[in-house]
Amino acid sequence: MSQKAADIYKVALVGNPNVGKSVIFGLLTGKYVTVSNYPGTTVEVSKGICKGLDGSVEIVDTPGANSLIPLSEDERVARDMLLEEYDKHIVQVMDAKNLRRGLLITTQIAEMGLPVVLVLNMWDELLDRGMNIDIAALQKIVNVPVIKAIATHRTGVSALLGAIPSAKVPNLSIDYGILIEEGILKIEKVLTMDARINKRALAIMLLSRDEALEDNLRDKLTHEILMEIQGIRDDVQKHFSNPLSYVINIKRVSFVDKLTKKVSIAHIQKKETHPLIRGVFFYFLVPLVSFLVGYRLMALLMYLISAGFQTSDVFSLAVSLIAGGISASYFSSSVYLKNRKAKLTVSEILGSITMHPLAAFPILIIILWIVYKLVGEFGAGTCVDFFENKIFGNSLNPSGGFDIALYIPFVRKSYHILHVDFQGFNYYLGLLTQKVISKDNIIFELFFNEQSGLIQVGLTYAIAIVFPIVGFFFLAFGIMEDSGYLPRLAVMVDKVFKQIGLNGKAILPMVLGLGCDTMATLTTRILNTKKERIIATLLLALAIPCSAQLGVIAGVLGRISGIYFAIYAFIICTQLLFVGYLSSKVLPGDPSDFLMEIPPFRMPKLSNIFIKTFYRVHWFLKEAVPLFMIGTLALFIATKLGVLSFVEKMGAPVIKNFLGLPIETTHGFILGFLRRDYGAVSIFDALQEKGGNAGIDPKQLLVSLVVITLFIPCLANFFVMIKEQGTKNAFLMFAFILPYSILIGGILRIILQQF
Ligand SMILES: Nc1nc2c(ncn2[C@@H]2O[C@H](COP(=O)(O)OP(=O)(O)OP(=O)(O)O)[C@@H](O)[C@H]2O)c(=O)[nH]1
Ligand SMILES: [Mg+2]
Repeated sequence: MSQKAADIYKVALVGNPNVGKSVIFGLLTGKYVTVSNYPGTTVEVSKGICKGLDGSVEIVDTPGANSLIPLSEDERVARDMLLEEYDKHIVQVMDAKNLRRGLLITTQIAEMGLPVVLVLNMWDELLDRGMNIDIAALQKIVNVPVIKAIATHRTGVSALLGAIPSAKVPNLSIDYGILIEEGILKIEKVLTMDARINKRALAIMLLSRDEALEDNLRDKLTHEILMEIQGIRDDVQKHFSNPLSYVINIKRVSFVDKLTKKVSIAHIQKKETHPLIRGVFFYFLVPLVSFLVGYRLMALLMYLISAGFQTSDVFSLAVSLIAGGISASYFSSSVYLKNRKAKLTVSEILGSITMHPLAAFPILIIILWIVYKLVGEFGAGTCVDFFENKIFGNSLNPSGGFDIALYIPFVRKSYHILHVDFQGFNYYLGLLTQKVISKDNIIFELFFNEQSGLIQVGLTYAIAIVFPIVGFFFLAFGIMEDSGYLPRLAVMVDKVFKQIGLNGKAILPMVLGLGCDTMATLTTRILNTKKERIIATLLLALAIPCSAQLGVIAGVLGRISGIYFAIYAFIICTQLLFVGYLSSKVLPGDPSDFLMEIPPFRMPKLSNIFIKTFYRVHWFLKEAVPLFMIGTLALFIATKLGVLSFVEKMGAPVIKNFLGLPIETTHGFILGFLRRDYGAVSIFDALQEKGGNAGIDPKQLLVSLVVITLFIPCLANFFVMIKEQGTKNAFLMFAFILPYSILIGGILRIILQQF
């Protein structure tokens, strides 16, 4: 392609959700954007320059859309881009296994009159399922280049690059029947403005009552014309009992069905799992896991019962063993029988078990347990201890030595040889600085002060505590995403979420919120209605503690007693449900239906998970570390200027009299707005100091942690709330959350006083 030709156009990647657009974008541009096995991964447009073409073609990745008549905000992004930008070649990526769904969009592109290349991606999965497509026949009918691809294996990319310049408008046109066609013609006539796409497409969208498009046209067309369009639509509608959008869609679907039939080839051999893996799965793994789950659940039940009644240990053991046996035989035989009939592969069986009404719940518990072990125990425990005490240490007191052997399995005996008396970076930096300036100098304090030093507190805290926790959380989240477990979880929680004005789709931002609320607030865009987005944003800010905070809270409360952590979790969950329920009743708007396609269960690709975790952690550090620093600096300045004691005095009546907390915790609460987790640690330290030898008062700790959790997570989250929901809504949420969190804390204090 000549330089001149390359200069004049852009290429937009469009297609259904979860079909591999972002993988292809990465291959074409060398830029990484998030790739996951669930619909709705991409919520914003990403741009990059294509490497293979002569360096001047811009490639745009868009959020997936099932129709170019959009339902949710992310679907709108792709459509609006096609409506508004000139000179665009389209690459439509489809899931080859689901050609029908892809062609529905192709017919809309044809109506718009835009040139396109079709990519039938996931060709590997098509063949694995014993399906095939006659590419030559499809190409002949549609009359545009059709490329088969396996993006994850980099297959088909060069063919795609070669085909882009010969993109054409698809040769597909649907006859919607005389009544609708007349309506289309009439609307086409009144559309007087310049349009970048065919007016026929606009007319069909307007007949389908595309409200977003009407909003767009409001400043391009006069009020009279818009009313005329409305009149034409009402006239046509009179002839149908169903809404016009439905009638139009049915015509489209039947057109595409016929086309799909013409190009689908009869089934070939379906790929099967290796007999050895099958054997291990059916005769060992399923029985073992189902035995353990049955046994454990019954043992827990017996433990609870034995608190009330005296039961002997032998009896409990026998009952638990029997429960394990029943569970093993029930699940093993049902999994085996189901498979014998349907000849499913192991990953298909795993995918269906995760949605089985009986098995789904224990599986969720097993997964949560694994995540807890990885994030809570290994990340927040071992790794944080290692970084905080051994690497960073304390600038004034020696940290106790760097014992590398403790972190290498099987070599504990070599302790004496490997033990290095390393006191932590902060210690040496502190010593070094003291050579130049005295410990009482303000500069020394600014960096190494134990309560608010930039290095001693800000940097150490961000990197030694938050970084390992968040890193391991993103790793675990990546595995859940890429295996396809999250959409299955969405189906499970749908009923409960309906009660709080959301639907199953909202599980994605909610779980992501347990990692980082700020990032999760951005993904609320996948939700269909404004009401749902507001509720999700509010609940994220109010009741979803992020991993950094959860790690800190689980650590401090767990150290005191597991019961307190259980009460904490109970209060936060009930607040989530209660405020969700209330806002679903108070806020105007309708709930949307839950339509989510369940992607296949896949073995996650490790390289993608590591890359994704790397990018997320990178983003997190870039956003969080400066905030930690600003927070620490603000605290330092406030302490020096005496502002803190002023605010403490102002807050005293609430903190002291209403919440029953020592006044020293106030600066923890102030810090809490910069980062909730940061505040939690500070409050813990204040309470510990106050408690002295008598130790910390667990009731006070619980009250303060509940208040700080319910409070807005951090400054960054608040900025994103403003960005997503507008200043007014963000401040309204703030105005609700602040007094509400204090109110709940006060009520909790009164209840706790009774015990
Ligand atoms: N087996 C197989 N998997 C693929 C292929 N291409 C992509 N995937 C996987 O499909 C999933 C979705 O890929 P993405 O690139 O995030 O899809 P997307 O179209 O950008 O999705 P949205 O942004 O949600 O619209 C990921 O788990 C990929 O690893 C392929 O050719 N074969
Ligand atoms: Mg994407």
